[in-house]
Amino acid sequence: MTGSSGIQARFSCHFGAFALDVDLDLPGSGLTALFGHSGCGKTTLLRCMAGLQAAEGIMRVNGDEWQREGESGGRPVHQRPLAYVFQETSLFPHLSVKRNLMYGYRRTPKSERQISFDQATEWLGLSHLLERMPEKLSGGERQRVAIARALLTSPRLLLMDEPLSALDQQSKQEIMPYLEALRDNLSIPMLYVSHSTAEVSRLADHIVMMDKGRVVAEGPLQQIMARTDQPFGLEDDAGVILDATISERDDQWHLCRADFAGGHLWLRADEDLATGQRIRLQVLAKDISLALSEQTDQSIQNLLLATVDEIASNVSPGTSMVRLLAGQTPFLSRLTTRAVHNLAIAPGQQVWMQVKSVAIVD
Ligand SMILES: Nc1ncnc2c1ncn2[C@@H]1O[C@H](COP(=O)(O)OP(=O)(O)OP(=O)(O)O)[C@@H](O)[C@H]1O
Repeated sequence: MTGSSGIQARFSCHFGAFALDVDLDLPGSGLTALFGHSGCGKTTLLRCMAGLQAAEGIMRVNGDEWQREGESGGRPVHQRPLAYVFQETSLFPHLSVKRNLMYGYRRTPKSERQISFDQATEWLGLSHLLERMPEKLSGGERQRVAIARALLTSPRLLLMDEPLSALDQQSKQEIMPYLEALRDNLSIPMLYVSHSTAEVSRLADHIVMMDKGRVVAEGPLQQIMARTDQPFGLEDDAGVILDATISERDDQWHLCRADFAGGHLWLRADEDLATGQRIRLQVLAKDISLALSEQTDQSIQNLLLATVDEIASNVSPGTSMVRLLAGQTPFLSRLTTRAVHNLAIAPGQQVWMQVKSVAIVD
């Protein structure tokens, strides 16, 4: 064991023209998304971490050393306390859900069990499915069983490689709340490979963006999404993600108030939003306009005082991206370069953000 917490992953390897070369220091808990185009090396990185792909490097997970500097392989995969969930699950077809789940659980010595059978079945909503055979499960249910089975081996690291990509849109939506519950409750780190911005915005705490075998951006989701240079390449859909809590419902106007670290926003009060509930919000850059004074004689109700942090001019011809801070929370506003010029705004200046639209990420 070494003293450092978090995940240290440094690897280099190559196949023909493709080379992986990464040096990462990742959080020791929460969900880190590995994001990037097909072929950028996400799966290869996961395989290096798991010990399935030999590569020069270092791998440490919360102080446990799996591969030492100078080694090209390190501990073999069966000696690494990790679980791996793939796109296509491979449940034992002749065993019920319960017996599939018990398979890994029984093989983990009692003293090493971190997650109880009841806990895993509750988090993944499986209690009513325990007696079913795998052939009678939907794709989403099969994936939930696969994740629970992985957790019941009490891993120190959970690797998930595009676990939703074989599912249809509805099954993806259905499984999301279970993945959110894991993100919020599991104490072990999860690495989640995806090339879906919707999944990443909803689930990730931290992001690693890859391109051609290298890391091009890495950091907390909120910070990465709020970069003016948009490593996500989202252009029209550039925007920030906020974690917020519903603090009040206003039934007269059918609105509810969502508090975040730098202020609050009002949004439409859907039936299922309750006071105290935590939600994730998205505010698009194209939905924020700026004013030098508080404009109350107009229809936009969400007005936030913020400080200009950075201006990136002409991110595309005639368009500029302004990064703002409301408290410590970053926002982006996409304006015409002429508007930025006419307002004569500069970093450090206070302005009013007029937020035209706020969406719940789901
Ligand atoms: N065993 C191998 N032998 C030769 N080339 C390989 C091998 N494994 C991966 N590659 C190549 O390495 C590159 C990275 O592949 P990898 O599967 O890691 O990408 P990815 O980002 O996970 O892609 P996808 O999103 O399509 O799954 C690709 O060009 C792939 O063809």
